[in-house]
Amino acid sequence: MTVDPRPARPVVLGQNQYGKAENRVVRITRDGATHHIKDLNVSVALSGDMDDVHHSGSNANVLPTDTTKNTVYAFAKEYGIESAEQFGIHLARHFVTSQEPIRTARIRIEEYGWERIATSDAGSRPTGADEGRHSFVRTGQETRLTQITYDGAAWEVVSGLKDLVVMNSTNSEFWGYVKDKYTTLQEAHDRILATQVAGRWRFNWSDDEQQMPPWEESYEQTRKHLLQAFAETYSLSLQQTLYQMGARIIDHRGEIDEVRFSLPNKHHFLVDLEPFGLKNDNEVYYAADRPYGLIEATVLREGCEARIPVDLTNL
Ligand SMILES: O=c1[nH]c(=O)c2[nH]c(=O)[nH]c2[nH]1
Repeated sequence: MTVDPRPARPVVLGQNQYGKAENRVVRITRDGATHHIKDLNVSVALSGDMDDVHHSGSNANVLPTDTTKNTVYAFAKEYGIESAEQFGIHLARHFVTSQEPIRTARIRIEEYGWERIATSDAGSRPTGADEGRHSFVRTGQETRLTQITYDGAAWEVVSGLKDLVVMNSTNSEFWGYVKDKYTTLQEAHDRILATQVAGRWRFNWSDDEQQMPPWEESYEQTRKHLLQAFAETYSLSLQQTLYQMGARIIDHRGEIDEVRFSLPNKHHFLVDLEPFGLKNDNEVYYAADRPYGLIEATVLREGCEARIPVDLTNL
């Protein structure tokens, strides 16, 4: 008989659970040129017969959290995501019925909504045209901003927005870049392009004697042009898309002389489902939050001066 050398402790294990939190899964369903998005943040918490792992470190009853993550991505491929509820029920049932020590599964899901971006001549185009069918704006997110400066003589008005999240589920490539000994990135000929737009635009109105721009209409139209340029640009880089967004505003809005954007490249990585015998045909993505590429530039009306600060957080 072995004697436990540790003194008895007046300690008991209380409620416990474990699992992988915040699995960011994006499922694209391609119905011809029309794409549908489900974008979820899935947290798995399992509990059951887990005394041993806490007391002795025996992992005999422990399904790894890494496996719970893989299950989320594999189920997204195999069964699709009809609704967050259906997906969560399916996952919970799987964990509880497939592993004897697991008695309870709690699946928490946040779902991010996406709306289609209306393109420039939507409505006049025959149905079936592909524009607008793969371009989305995340619902209920952005904040409109303005800064007014007056020194007793001249006015400067810089307006803009932040946290406007947009995605193209196709029509984006990235290849032909410089490669050095540290480059591992694979060239992409069909990738997701997503960003969270922070933009500022400076009005050329500076004197209250002149007529003021129609501020409300100006904001709505500028936002519309920005979104349409994002949706309609076949992108070879986020830099190119940024320039198109700025140029389109300068082209259409005579009251604006300068636009600056700060665009984080919200990377979406294809999940490798081969280990589970599944083919990922550009359907299941891992939405990474960091690190992210950060693409920033100013677009100006020719002959105008750049006055918007480089760092938009200083505005
Ligand atoms: O649109 C992009 N621009 C880049 O400069 C870049 N760099 C990178 O790794 N991916 C991308 N994507």
